[in-house]
Amino acid sequence: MTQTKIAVIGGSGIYDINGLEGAEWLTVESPWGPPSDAILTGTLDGVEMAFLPRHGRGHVHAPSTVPYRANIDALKRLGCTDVISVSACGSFRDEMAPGDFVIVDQFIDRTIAREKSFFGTGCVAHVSVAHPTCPRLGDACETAARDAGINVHRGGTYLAMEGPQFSTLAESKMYRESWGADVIGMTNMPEAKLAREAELCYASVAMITDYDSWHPDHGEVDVTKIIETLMGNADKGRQLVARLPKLLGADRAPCPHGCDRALEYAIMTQPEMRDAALVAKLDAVAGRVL
Ligand SMILES: CSC[C@H]1O[C@H](OP(=O)(O)O)[C@H](O)[C@@H]1O
Ligand SMILES: Nc1ncnc2[nH]cnc12
Repeated sequence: MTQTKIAVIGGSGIYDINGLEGAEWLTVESPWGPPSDAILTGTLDGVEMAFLPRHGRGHVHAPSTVPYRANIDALKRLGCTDVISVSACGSFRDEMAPGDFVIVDQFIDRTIAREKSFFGTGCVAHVSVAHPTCPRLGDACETAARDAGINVHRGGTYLAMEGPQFSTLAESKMYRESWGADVIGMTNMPEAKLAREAELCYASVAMITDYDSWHPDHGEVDVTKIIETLMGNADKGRQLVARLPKLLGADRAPCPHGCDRALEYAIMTQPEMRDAALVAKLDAVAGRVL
């Protein structure tokens, strides 16, 4: 049986977590470049944890320049089995109000300027992301949120935009009315795709900060208002995270949804045709199947 190691990627407003036993910030080297920051490791309720601030402490990295590949590789290299993303998001639904949390289960990827795969020329792979989030982790996040008294919605489609500017009114209306998106953010893609390539279970908790710009009663989105809501959300986000170790447990059976076996039949390039340098970089992410 594998040991659970829960990675938490903290978004805007969450730059650390409290209560870890043996807490230590570790600098992890990755062949994909430096991760966003050092990684805070320790144990909580007997379960190993790793926390990575997505934008770095002090909010250094923009959504387009977060080193997504290095982050996922570093978490995999540390032995993490599960990744929980906690992100600030706008809402396209009246009932998903600022202060509420949404356990995202689908994505529409509108990002255009990011490296989206660990694979490429010399080692080609195609994984399925039809179901990009892990329902088992989603269950744990939902229970943790309810136990923490958070108003939580199970299921929602996250529109990942490039940013850094917020959407135009026309885009906001289109994402909501024609595309059926429920929440919007700038960072969960390609993160979720890369987690799948690295055979890590991934769940995304959207902490609603605003109604983007479509809502007739709320005007346009503005970062000052977002930051006010973000502070309360961040406390709730930490309470949710603190409940996860007990819910997930230290012993981890294989994922019933197959997230941890995503690469089983994904690599197309014949072994003798593979690029040695790329294969070497893939040691942590794909070592199991290479
Ligand atoms: C602070 S508003 C915009 C910013 O916040 C979100 O970041 P994260 O997903 O890391 O919480 C959003 O995606 C934007 O990057
Ligand atoms: N309205 C919004 N659009 C994109 N990212 C966000 N993060 C928080 N609110 C957002």
